[in-house]
Amino acid sequence: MARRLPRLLRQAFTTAWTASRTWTATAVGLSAFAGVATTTALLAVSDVTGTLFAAAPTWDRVAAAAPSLALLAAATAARATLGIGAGYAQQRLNPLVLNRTEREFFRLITGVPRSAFDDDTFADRLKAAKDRGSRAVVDLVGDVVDLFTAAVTVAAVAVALAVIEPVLIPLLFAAALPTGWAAVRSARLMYVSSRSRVSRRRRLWMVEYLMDNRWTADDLRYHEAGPWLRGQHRAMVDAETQADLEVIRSQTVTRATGQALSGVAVAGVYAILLWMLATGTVPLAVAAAAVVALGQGSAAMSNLLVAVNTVYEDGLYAADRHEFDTLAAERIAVQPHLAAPAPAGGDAGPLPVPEVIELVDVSFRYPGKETDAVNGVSLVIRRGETTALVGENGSGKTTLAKLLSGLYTPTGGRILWDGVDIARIDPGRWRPHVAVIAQQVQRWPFTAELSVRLGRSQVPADRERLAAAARDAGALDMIEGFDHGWQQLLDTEFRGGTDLSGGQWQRLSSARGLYRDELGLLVADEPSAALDARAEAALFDTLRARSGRAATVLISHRLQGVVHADQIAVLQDGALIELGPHRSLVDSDGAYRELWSLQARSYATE
Ligand SMILES: Nc1ncnc2c1ncn2[C@@H]1O[C@H](COP(=O)(O)OP(=O)(O)OP(=O)(O)O)[C@@H](O)[C@H]1O
Repeated sequence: MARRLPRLLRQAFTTAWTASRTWTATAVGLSAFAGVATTTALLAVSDVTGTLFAAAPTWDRVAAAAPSLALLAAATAARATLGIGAGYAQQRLNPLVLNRTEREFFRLITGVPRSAFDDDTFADRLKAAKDRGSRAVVDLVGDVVDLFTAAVTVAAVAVALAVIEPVLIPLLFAAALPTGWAAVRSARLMYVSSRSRVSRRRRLWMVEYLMDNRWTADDLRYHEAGPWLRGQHRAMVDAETQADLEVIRSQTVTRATGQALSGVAVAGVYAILLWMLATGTVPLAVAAAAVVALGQGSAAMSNLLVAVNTVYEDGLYAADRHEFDTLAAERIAVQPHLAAPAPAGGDAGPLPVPEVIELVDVSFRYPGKETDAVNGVSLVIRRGETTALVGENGSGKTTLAKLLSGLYTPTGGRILWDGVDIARIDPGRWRPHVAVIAQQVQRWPFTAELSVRLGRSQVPADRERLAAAARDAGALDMIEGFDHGWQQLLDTEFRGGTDLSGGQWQRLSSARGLYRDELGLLVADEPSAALDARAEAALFDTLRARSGRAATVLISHRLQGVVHADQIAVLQDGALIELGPHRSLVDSDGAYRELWSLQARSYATE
């Protein structure tokens, strides 16, 4: 705790300072001045009691105490005003810190390489940061200002006591120590318990999501999965409740022990004061002033302990957020292009559209896996040609497509664009040449227009290009037929929104890829899986039209769609086992011929 506190204070101060120097300085400055006002007020009390208890006629004593009384009133008013000012500055800091913290979180999470999302440690840290971590970073700033204010007040009382009677200073601290210990231990108990439950909470959240969102609502009902999911949910919620109850029990025992010890300590403090009075160590006037100071001091001390405890508690959760930030920043930093030397001659502009993309012994293994999903693939993709990737489920086609489109970096081998290893080049320099029609159709909850122009959302919408992409994807009639045309909202969870059929979503997804396409590399992963025959034929025509001009990589299980490809790469267990045009693969006695025969047979008429 003692070791952590300075670090927490430093972190919180840096966070606040970066969010707003003015309001941080104001909060700290006004709190410090409030402390000065507190000391002044207490010394004035001491003066007043000293004067009133002196041996003199009553009226003379009152008259003599008047200036100190006036000072007491002024100092008390000043302390209240400064306290309000410091509170205002602190309140203003909160939203500013929140704003920065949130923006930083989304900068990191959208900047980490895709592979981070396949890593369970990263997922745990992400969940902990989102659960309470980010909020705790903001709260910590407020806590630290509170702690500073309370510490200043305690210091102010201690200074006053030092002037009144220094022997009393240790008494100020003695009474508060047991409660402080109890508060810190309680916080730690809760944190340790929460931390050990992150994985279960993540599973719980997942099961809740499966039950309460519209994407799983159909399947859940078709398969009557509700009771089973509820059973899983209940088991986890019961375990969570049990864990909460255990923490509550331990916390209560700790707090009760703290309170009991504190009661003993307070009794001791007053016993010592009485003893000092009885033995004449302190006169009555000083004892009276000391009682006022100790009263204020113990209130300030308990505020200080609450503040230390809250700093500690929020600090534990804020550490989750800092851990996430560090992990995410590390993930971002280990990207090979960041370690690569700067381009010669300072040329950091976009790479030209590649003439040849060469995969040299490329492998990729997902985090935590024992085997490679792509295993030593060497392949040349030329501009103007179509390369088809075929193979059975799980053979590595999509993974290879993700490597080609730069979503993942190979764990072995290299991908060269005209001889340049793209892993060592800033993605911003080559990614604009890559367009993807993904296998997993993303149903963006936007208008039809935004959904299509997402891949070029930074530039103004190009009407002609939009219409062409939608037409080529077979989506134009559908979009123009919407009640609100291109401005139709595609999410029924919002007013005026609508939903689409599976094939319609896929058309929209193709339109998105085609709208982005700049005749560089287009990767189309199962783009026709949900399309009807007419739409499928139209899309394959569109892809074929790129032939001679751009590089196309097409993944399809429907081999009829790939017969025109310049080369067909057959994958098995991540390895490239056959390569060539359709005719030569059919003529040879390999896996492709077998797949082709199977499909041809299923189309053959009796
Ligand atoms: N995110 C992931 N994390 C771990 N393993 C994965 C991940 N995605 C895919 N895999 C595994 O990698 C291997 C290759 O998967 P991939 O999706 O590339 O196959 P595919 O050939 O595209 O299959 P399909 O024809 O079914 O689309 C499979 O064994 C799969 O289980």
